[in-house]
Amino acid sequence: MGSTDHVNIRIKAVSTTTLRPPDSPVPAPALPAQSVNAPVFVPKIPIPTSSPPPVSAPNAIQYLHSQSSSSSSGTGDLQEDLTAYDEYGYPLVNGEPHIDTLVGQMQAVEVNPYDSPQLMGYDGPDTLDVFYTPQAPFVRQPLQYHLYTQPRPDTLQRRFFISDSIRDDLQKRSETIQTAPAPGLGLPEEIQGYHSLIPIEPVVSDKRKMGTFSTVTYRAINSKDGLPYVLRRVEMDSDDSDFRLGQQAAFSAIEAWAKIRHSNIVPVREAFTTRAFGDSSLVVVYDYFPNSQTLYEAHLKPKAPQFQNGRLQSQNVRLIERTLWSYIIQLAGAIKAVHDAGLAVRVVDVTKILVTSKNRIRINCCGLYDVLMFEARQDVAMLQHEDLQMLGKVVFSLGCYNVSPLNNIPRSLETITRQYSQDVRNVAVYLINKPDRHKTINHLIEIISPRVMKELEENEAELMSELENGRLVRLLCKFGFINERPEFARDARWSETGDRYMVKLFRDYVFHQVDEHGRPVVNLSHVLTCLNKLDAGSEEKIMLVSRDEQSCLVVSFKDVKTNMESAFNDLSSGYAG
Ligand SMILES: Nc1ncnc2c1ncn2[C@@H]1O[C@H](COP(=O)(O)OP(=O)(O)OP(=O)(O)O)[C@@H](O)[C@H]1O
Repeated sequence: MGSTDHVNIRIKAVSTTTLRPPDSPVPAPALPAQSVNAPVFVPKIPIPTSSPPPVSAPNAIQYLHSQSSSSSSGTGDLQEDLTAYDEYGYPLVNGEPHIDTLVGQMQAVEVNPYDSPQLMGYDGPDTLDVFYTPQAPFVRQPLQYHLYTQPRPDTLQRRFFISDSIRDDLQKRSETIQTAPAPGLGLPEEIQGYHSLIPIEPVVSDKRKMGTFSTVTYRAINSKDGLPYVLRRVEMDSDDSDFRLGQQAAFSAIEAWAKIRHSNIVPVREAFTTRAFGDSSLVVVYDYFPNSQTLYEAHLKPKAPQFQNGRLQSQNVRLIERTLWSYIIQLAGAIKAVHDAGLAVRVVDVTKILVTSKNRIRINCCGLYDVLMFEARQDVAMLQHEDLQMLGKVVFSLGCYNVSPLNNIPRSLETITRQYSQDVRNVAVYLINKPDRHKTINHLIEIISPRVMKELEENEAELMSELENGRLVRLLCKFGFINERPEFARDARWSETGDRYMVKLFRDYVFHQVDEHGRPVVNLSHVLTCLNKLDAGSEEKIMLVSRDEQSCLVVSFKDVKTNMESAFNDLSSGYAG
């Protein structure tokens, strides 16, 4: 794939500017002017010009390419293209730009250029074309996550690196966090130190949520720490809010919530009232967990059936027992933390529990009811009993695949008994039973304790890989500190003698080996093996060869380790030559 191929591919995108209507805005050229003289790119693959097929990943490229080809056939089409070109183009849901839809679309057009043999190399249509078509809702280049890291030897993967799916997931989340707000959203520029507001979900104006209150969620950046947060805004009638929220005591619960830190609770940061939205709103600030879904969205929302093996099949799958137990344990842990703090959760509901990563859930919207229902002053013990009953409903919902499982309890029980073990049934029944003196969160945890131990064992494996590669990064840092220090460049005592010389040659041995044809050997297994033996101080001997190949040293990994430690100690104690 020569460099001219690159030019050919991109030239399609910029050549259309010659047909631009005189007063249209011109997108900044992607290439220097001289590239425009490069030969016109002619794709080798025949391109269909009929009406576009649905955008499934492999088809997307062909379809989008055909759009781009036909757009050069006349200025009319092109004008449409340019009018539709909006570098901040956010997808609209109910007329509102919507961050999660945007990110979803970004992921939808992510196409792995190497997946299809037809698309190998740069001769095929260019995925970048997507940004120059009228359909393109944004111009950012989709990231090819699989290209971020080199393939690793399979045998080493489990020990030293987190799995590719987790890495992909983390990269996508980080990308969501970086999404910039679109101009023209009509949102306040800044509220109480939060800026760059973007609605997280479509704003449905006529829907009442959180009981009788209407809530809208935004992602916003905090000016002090630069981190993203969720602002959950509750629109209130002016009289209502003045009356209810005028009392500072209504916010005291938020202070108590802000102190609770639990891995299964979305942390509450603060709450305030504002008129910045043109009305009287209460805003509660929570930590932001990019790309999370509610339990309802993840497991209960009906999914459109899809063709599989030639048959239309339902995409809704029953939650496996292991995951159901994991959820029960996490929720029980969260509720215990809240009850121990003398509070009640008040919203244990499938639409208010977030799945923030694989099988990790967190209770959301905590504290909101405490402010909104401040005057009701309900008995905490009673509210805590209700938490357990609400947890029971969640278990039934997930187990029966039904958002209202308690409308027909005998039938729901029958489903649970058929699908899950007796233990699940017992816990579900215990939770929805009427409150009694013994029914507390501590008692529930006693009942499920054997399952808790099992869950704990499973969580540690992934962490081990991080422990291992963290250890090796520390060794690499020491190499970095010791070798090639510019201030000692002329000091032969530093790099060409004793301890440091051996470390320098060892570094060559690990990273700079060449094969019999003089080609660099790039072998991650060799590097990891050497670093591990070095870390362990192995007695195994290796031969280090000087760069001029005139001398060699036979040393053990243990010798190198000792010398490296000594050189590093020299540095940290302020060696100055
Ligand atoms: N703290 C958060 N971090 C990241 N995303 C969040 C957070 N809180 C909510 N969201 C996102 O906002 C979306 C809407 O949340 P919300 O609590 O309003 O749920 P909902 O399904 O719309 O419930 P309701 O039926 O009450 O509207 C969720 O899908 C979730 O992805």
